[in-house]
Amino acid sequence: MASKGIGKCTEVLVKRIAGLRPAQAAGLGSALAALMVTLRMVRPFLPGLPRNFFRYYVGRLIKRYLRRALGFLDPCLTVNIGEYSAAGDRMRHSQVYDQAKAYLSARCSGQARSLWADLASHGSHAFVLSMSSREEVADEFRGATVWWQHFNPGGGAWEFYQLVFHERHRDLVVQSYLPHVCREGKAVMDRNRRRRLFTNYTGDRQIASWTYVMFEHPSTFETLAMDPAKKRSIMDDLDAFRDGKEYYTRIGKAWKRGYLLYGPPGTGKSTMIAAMANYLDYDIYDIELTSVATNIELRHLLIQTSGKSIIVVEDIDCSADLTGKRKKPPTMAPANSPPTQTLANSPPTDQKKVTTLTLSGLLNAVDGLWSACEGERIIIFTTNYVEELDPALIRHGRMDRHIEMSYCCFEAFKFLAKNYLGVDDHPLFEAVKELLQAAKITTADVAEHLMRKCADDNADSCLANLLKALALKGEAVLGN
Ligand SMILES: Nc1ncnc2c1ncn2[C@@H]1O[C@H](COP(=O)(O)OP(=O)(O)OP(=O)(O)O)[C@@H](O)[C@H]1O
Repeated sequence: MASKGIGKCTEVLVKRIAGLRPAQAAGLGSALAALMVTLRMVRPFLPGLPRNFFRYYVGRLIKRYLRRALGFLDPCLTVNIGEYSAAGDRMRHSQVYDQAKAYLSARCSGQARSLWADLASHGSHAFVLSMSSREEVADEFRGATVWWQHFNPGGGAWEFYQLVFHERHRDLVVQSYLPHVCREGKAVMDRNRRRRLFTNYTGDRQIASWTYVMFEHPSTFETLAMDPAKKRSIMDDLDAFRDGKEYYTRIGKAWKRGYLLYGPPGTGKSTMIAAMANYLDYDIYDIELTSVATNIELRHLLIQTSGKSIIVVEDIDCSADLTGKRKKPPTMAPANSPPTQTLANSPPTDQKKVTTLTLSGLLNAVDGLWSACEGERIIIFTTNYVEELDPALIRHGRMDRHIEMSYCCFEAFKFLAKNYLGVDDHPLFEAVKELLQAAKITTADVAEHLMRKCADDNADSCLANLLKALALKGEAVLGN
């Protein structure tokens, strides 16, 4: 039994080392197996040797040294794909590693005997299997056989895959096989994608970075109350963007689009962002600008974002002094004044190191060279006071589309009534329509009144409550 296993192992090893055709490799494998059997037979005559000497030590010896011993004959090349790769003076997670892992999990995990299991996506019952450390699997590509092995040296955090192939397949592997692995792996990743909501934070090492949670907001365009024509046009716009890779390349523009969502609090700006992310199946990067100390930090954060993402700066008007009208270059701060965060129009000077995040820094971040990073990105600013914003920040080309989220209109109300109460029509609708025109009420307020809060609540009582609220609001508006 053991000699059979050793024979098989040797056959695989020889195949791998010599790059022989299967029949030749099988022959050589059999010869080596015969050698092992012979050695096993003579073992009783060598009593000094430990019991598992042949099975363990000789097997290991062959595995480890045969290839080295036959180095001059060894036609195999290896490519290592590490979990991290160098990016300047930092290490960053390697996309190729992730893609190779996804590719192997889909393609080759059937051969591996020891696997890791993970959920395909949050809340799903499907599992993704990936190879454990030291597992080896073979793959075929256009008639060539390659071998993959996974390593986790010392059980540490840094793992890598090793790809072994015959040197005559060098061009095939480099030019076709590896791109094929990345392409297929990316497709698998896209299928298994878990959407994430990132927020920026400054860790112990004072380097701005992202942390995330799974994004599970239930808002969709189906549940978003707004004028249907406006909603349709936003969805069309998003469709055109998502499918516009070739178009953007042809016209020489980075594949990104800016949206400015403006309107009073509670009119659905955040809800709209969630609906967009769900519609496009993109991640969200929610930047808290007040935690970003410098332009460099902002750029560093943006460069770390991945494609298929929505980068959001919410309530940009609330970011302290960040969005005021273009200012004259600031004067030098008193020597002992505390660091403040300002977004002035001029870059920071040496004397005024406290001026760290500038308007020009933000503008560069929005449409600077970083935006040429791979993949598509949507940038969204939200504000309650659009008139407060610097025109440079929201000009077309930066914020390509300005979307007003205004007070609840009758169309939006009807939508909410259907959604919350399940009614398409009701005798009180006419009264609601009349009062809505006078009362400036947010969609959030209307939604609140239409929500059933106890078992006795029904369409009649909810609509009656809404009417009362509308009457009060209307009086208040008229009173002003
Ligand atoms: N257009 C809408 N469609 C459906 N629900 C809405 C809509 N607008 C608001 N709501 C409801 O009101 C709540 C608050 O809305 P949301 O947070 O999106 O408003 P906002 O405009 O982002 O407010 P703020 O400016 O204060 O951040 C949401 O949780 C949602 O339930």
